Amino acid sequence: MRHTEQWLENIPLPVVVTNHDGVIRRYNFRFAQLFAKKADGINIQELFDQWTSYEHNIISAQLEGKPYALNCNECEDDGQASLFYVVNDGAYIQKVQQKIHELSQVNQELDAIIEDSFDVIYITDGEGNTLKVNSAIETCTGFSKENFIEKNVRTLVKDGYLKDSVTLKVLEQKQTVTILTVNNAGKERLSTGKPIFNEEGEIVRVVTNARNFSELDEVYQELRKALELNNYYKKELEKLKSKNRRDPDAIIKSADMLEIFDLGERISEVDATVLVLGETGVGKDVLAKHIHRSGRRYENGKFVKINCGAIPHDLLESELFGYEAGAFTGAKRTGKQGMFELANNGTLFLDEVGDLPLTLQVKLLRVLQEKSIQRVGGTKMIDVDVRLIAATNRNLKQMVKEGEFREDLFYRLNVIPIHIPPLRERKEDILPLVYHFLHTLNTKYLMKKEFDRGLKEFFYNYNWPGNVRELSNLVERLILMATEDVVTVKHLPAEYGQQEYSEQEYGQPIHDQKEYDLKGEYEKEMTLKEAKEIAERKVLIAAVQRYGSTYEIAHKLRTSQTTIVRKLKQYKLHANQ
Ligand SMILES: Nc1ncnc2c1ncn2[C@@H]1O[C@H](COP(=O)(O)OP(=O)(O)OP(=O)(O)O)[C@@H](O)[C@H]1O
Repeated sequence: MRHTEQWLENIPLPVVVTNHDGVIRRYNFRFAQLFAKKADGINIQELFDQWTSYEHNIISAQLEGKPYALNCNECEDDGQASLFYVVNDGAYIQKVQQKIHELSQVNQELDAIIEDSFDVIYITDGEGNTLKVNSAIETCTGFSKENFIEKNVRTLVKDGYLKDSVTLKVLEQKQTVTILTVNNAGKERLSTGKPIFNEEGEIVRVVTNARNFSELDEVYQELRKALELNNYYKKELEKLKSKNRRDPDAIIKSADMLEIFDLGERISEVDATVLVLGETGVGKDVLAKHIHRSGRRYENGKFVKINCGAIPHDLLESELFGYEAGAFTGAKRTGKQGMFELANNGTLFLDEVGDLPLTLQVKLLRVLQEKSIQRVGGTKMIDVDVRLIAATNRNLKQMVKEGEFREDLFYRLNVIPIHIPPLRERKEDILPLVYHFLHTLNTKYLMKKEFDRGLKEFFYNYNWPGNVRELSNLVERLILMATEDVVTVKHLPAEYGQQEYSEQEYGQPIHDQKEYDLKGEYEKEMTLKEAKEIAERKVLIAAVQRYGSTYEIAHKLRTSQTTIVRKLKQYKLHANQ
């Protein structure tokens, strides 16, 4: 055995010598044992099933599923430049390889995360040399990312790429630093740099995060817009829902009324007091109910109505606020809830609020301010959550001037004033109302009555002092009184006249009931008392037709309700209510 072979055999690992191209020249016994075939003259790579070269002359190879790690060094063999391979078990190398692979994947993921960040992420070593930076630096500084990679922050500041460097401050102060910077474009950025120390307490990395406030603000604005849109859709949905709740019997066709009812929907969710103004019978009640139905109070509480003009003054307080047991003679033993309590979480509709006596006006004001009531004869305060809608056909401002209505209460009620115009000022509503009542009443009375064109014209042209209430009453009267199926002007009750009225005359209905036919009366010879009676009767007939209650007539005619009741009896007249 030659000296070299002997030397190879002495090595306790498989070894092989190849020429520079990898062709095997000689090997030891341990190497020979690895292969079934003879290795002489074969290229070493062909002996293995897999062959991968790495840096530092390391080769990872595989043979029949077993991993090997080969270490390659240059040597001289018989005076020829050769390669000397030592073959090791590759299991360890394979593990290291696996780890390297895993680490490089993690590294890639980390790079992707850093790159995708909305904030600038900037990492340097302990000297301030840039190791990593993401593309957000470009929008932040206006310079491309390549200008930063591997550069030292001191150079970057000197060359004007960075205005202010939080990394430098961290390196100087050896602690976390936060600064607010403004870039060339005037955008504000909050930068926080954090040092990472090694075991010796030296800084090995500085990781900086910079957040663009202006962009954040833009994102916030976008979010706000999206939320607003969301809210808008929610409200529209609510509106649609509340539209479904609309009273199908409320006929709203004119532009004025559509706007008023729309406003009613819009204010349905706020609790401000609404003051509904308008002549008698225009639909103040209908609007109040509509406001209640459109909002959440419809689901949570009741709509309670109290007509301040129809209830005797001495009963009104206990009706409104309730009473405790034994509060007065005739009071229930259990006591009684008032309208405020009944309307808790709902809506209280105070109709004819102008008829509220001054003493109760003070109490109402207190309830509105304190949101709690005290029952008559009671001592404890009861909390109430009530939305108040008040209505009147009286001129409250004038009443305030004349000392009949408290100014403070007026302002408290008048938070959202809504005036409903009389029917004569919204004629587009007249015929739809006529058709509506005609249809409803035909169904109710199992009839098939129709109005002819002349009658419809009358309806359209008449000035309706009693507004919708008067219109609906007249439709009902006509349906019930007319014997024919087609109802015409000749069926109109006497007080509406049957002669050919001009449009102007419709506006001033003539009351030619036989009993009260006043035409030409004044031409007769008569006493002053008789003339006064005729005039009084005439005024009363008109008032009865126009106004709903004796209280209202009394108010309009500036006299007491008892006088009105007496006079109506005297002239054999009846009020509508
Ligand atoms: N738009 C409408 N559609 C259908 N019916 C209506 C409409 N407006 C009013 N009415 C009817 O007319 C009548 C009078 O309406 P409402 O009681 O709401 O009037 P008001 O203004 O409150 O009257 P008052 O001042 O006398 O209390 C009621 O029967 C009501 O149902």
